[in-house]
Amino acid sequence: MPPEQKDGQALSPHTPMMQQYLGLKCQHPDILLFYRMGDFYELFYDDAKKASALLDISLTKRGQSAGQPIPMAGVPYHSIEGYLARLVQLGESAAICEQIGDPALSKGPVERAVVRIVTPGTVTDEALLNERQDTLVSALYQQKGSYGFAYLDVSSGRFLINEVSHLDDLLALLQRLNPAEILYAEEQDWPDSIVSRKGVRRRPVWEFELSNAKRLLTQQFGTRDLQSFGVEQAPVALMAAGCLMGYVKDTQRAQLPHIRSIALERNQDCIVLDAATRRNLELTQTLAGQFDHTLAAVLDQCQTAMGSRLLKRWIHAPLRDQALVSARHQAVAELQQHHQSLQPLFKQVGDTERVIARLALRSARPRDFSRLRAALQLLPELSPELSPLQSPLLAQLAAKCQPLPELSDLLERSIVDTPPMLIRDGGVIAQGYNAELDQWRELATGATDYLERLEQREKERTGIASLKVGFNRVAGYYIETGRSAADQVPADYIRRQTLKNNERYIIPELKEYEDKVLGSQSKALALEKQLYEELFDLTAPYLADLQQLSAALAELDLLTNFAERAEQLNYHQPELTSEPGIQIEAGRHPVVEQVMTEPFIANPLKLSPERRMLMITGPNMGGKSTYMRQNALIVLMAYIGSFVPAERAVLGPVDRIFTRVGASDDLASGRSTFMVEMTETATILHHATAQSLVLMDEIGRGTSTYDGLSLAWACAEYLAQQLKAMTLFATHYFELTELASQLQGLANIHLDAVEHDEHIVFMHQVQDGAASKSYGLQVAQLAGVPRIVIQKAKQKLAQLEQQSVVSAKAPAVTKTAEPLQQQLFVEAEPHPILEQLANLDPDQLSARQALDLLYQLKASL
Ligand SMILES: Nc1ncnc2c1ncn2[C@@H]1O[C@H](COP(=O)(O)OP(=O)(O)OP(=O)(O)O)[C@@H](O)[C@H]1O
Repeated sequence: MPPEQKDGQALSPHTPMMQQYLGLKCQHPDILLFYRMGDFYELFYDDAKKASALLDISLTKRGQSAGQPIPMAGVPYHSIEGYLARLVQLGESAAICEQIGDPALSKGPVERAVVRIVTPGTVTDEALLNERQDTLVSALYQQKGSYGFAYLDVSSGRFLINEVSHLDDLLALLQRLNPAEILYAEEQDWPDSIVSRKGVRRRPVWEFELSNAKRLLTQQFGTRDLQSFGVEQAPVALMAAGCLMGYVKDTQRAQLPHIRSIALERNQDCIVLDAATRRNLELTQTLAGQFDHTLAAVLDQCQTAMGSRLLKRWIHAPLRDQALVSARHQAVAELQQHHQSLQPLFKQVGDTERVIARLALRSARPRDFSRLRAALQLLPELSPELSPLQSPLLAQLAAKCQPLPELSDLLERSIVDTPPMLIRDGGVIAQGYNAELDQWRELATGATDYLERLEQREKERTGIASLKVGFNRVAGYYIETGRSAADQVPADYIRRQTLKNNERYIIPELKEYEDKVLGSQSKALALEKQLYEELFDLTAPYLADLQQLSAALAELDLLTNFAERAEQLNYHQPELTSEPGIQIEAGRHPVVEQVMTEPFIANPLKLSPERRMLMITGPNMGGKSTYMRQNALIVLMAYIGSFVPAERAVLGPVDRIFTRVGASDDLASGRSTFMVEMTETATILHHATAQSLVLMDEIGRGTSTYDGLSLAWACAEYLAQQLKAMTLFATHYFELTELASQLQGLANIHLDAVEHDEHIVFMHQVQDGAASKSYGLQVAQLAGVPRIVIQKAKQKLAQLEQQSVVSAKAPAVTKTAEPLQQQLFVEAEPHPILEQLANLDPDQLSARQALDLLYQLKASL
């Protein structure tokens, strides 16, 4: 902050420039202010310190103001975009302040104003956006147990709200959408996992008032009320939407004609995926935070960036309505005959969605116009490819891809073939578009001819062979001769500049031309800029059609992509049925099969009301996790409209997919591994229904064996009996395989492995029944545990097996526990596992299983 003020008076006054700076800064107290000075953008005081740390630029001092040195950091004006890109990635915002006054007319510092505000969630500049990912700005509000959420994609105009009654559901929304910026009311409490995110901003509470929301939104959409949007039953979300609308208007400093509606997301339309499930299934990001090796990465061969973005939205929102999903499947099936001819066309379409948003915001660059033109020019070629398509969905989409000949013609006439990056230096508007512009340009370019003629003429007149006519920005046009020829120049030559070896002159005739030529260039440029601005007005009436066109092209691109993927990766069309259950023949894991060098072993799944829960056992590394996840992914893929990696899949209705897999600390929210595991389990037990697909992987692993086993047992029972959910339950607790004989609808399956000369070979094949062995030592050996430890473990195993054989002959299992307890708990209380062992029925328990149980107990200690 600037030096302290005393009683409102500065100790000594700030310099006029600093006064101007501070005046602007106080309008943008929370964000970095880039203040233009010559060829640099400078930051001062705290902004300078912060920017220097964030951007790794040097922190210096600039003179003094109010008796104190001014901390300063700066970046060259031509590289500002790169620095802004880094800042938005870090979740920071910036206000860009330019000189807007004329230096020649200014007495004090040149007048300056903030002309652009860049924030992580509202950027639309191509250079600052991730091409294949939505960039969203969002707002949260809570009231009386309801959580309102609004989000907007400024670069497409998509504006949605959602209202939920559980914080967990809100967290799932955040996980799904991953907004770049989140606004929340300053007086409200939100969990750390939200407020510690990047790009979080507090806003004054009044911005969330319902009246403010209704006023801003009706103003934006030009409607009397919000009834037609069906959003009024979500008042808390509307409050968030109001703040969001105000914020975006403020930062964009432009009309936002492409934001023409708002809609309420209906959570019941989609298969619910909670935050943990989205993470665990590695849909668009791996657990390590990468994009490679995600479902999205395997499925994405979209030709347009907007198709890729739509794919990610679909992956995160599988539909429940089987009719809608079947329509997509039907479209994909038909496109299998057409993808080869369609994909090259989509490739040329480009990212019209974002181009259109920049047109609406009047920030489009010349190349945006030429790209849109290229897309429009393609439509007459695309139409005949699309018109034979029969499926109702494709016909509907094709109808939205009708050519727009007038707009296409306008862009052909107005913009040169290959326009420059910026309008700044002109050369954008095509020859023949505007007669006045053509005249000024002729004059400007005709000057070159004149200069050559003048040079020739003057050479002859003066007899000076080295005479040249030249131009530079400072001196303007001049006639240059060597210094030695100075006495040969005619009397009408007026000296302009003396250089080391040359003299430069001007003559009245050349000066006259200079005025005219320079005038014509700037006149042409001014006119060109005006015509460019007018193009925004001329294209504005087409915005709605263009938005519809882009959406249709993105969806066609995505469906065609599904067709290509199906063929390339050997996926098949799933069948949807109203009968409950999931039947998969020869299913594969879409991601694992891509990264493996060996062939992937396909496996079936059969879940039905009579066979609701499968208890999955098998050795470590046997493929249990892969098998469970592949089934969840196959269901998810089917319900987004994709074909699936299986020979056949017949799927009944699914309302939710839950996963409790893997274990990780959630240090940000201060929860231990076990706490995370139990929170996720609790969510499942509260929400799962008979139509839910639940994956439980090694639940209970994070606590003592006895606690873990009891929890796993009780959860399995509850899921199978009370909730009747379709459950895949992987476990190393062999006791759980007993449940099959006690509960209806539960079956054991296992992943196969065989032992060969002390080595273990994983078959990765799902078989009926429980596994007989855990192969823990073999897997440990494979993992590189030192040989001496393995040998010791083998000796111990043999010893314990010996005891077990003796005790099995005895045959009470509890007897084996006795010496073990003595070994392990010399001074401890008797461990509760003993009670459990006592309660097990020895007739039902093989000696081997008893041993495994004991080893697990020992390992857990
Ligand atoms: N069906 C399959 N076909 C071929 N290889 C497979 C198959 N399933 C799994 N694998 C391979 O086996 C590895 C281990 O699989 P996975 O992690 O699913 O085992 P797991 O039984 O869950 O192990 P743990 O109990 O230790 O967690 C995978 O990384 C993959 O390379």
